[in-house]
Amino acid sequence: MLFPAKEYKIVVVGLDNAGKTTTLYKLHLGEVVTTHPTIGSNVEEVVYNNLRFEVGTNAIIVVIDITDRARISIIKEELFRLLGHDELQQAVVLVFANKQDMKDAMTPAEITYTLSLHIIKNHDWHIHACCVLIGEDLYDGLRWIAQQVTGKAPS
Ligand SMILES: Nc1nc2c(ncn2[C@@H]2O[C@H](COP(=O)(O)OP(=O)(O)OP(=O)(O)O)[C@@H](O)[C@H]2O)c(=O)[nH]1
Ligand SMILES: [Mg+2]
Repeated sequence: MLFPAKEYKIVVVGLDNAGKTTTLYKLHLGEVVTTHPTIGSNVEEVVYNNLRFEVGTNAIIVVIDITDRARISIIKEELFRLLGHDELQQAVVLVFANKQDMKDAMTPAEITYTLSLHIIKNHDWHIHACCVLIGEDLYDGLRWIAQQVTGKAPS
């Protein structure tokens, strides 16, 4: 097989109302569905370019509602807590600065600063401005993860 399917594992985290469920649905189905607040966790599998992504430890996607200034410090703590986990030592970090369609929102630079992304030294990270409700730009983020993990994983 020229491009054997491989499995990579992703954790999607974010505060309530950030857009996690919408992200998963868009990646999976390519259409927007009405979401309810998630009780417990979503477990989804996404296939992209023959790479199979499922819940796990190769990458962390942090979904941020860029209008939610008041609570961004909570997600910063959560991110650094996750990065301390043994199982996530190899994980790359993709931050979705979501809800770009909204006015009066935090810029990617502001989010980078507030989350202290620059002090993350042991993980590759990337911030990606997006509107997961529209969804097209989601794949640019996934492409970044794919490049990072295939660069690292033994083939
Ligand atoms: N304007 C706008 N709204 C969005 C966007 N992405 C998601 N939303 C809306 O934000 C709300 C929350 O989205 P969800 O995907 O349910 O968020 P969640 O992170 O799964 O939330 P919980 O399950 O409560 O943790 C929904 O009403 C979405 O339609 C976006 O890019 N722009
Ligand atoms: Mg949800």
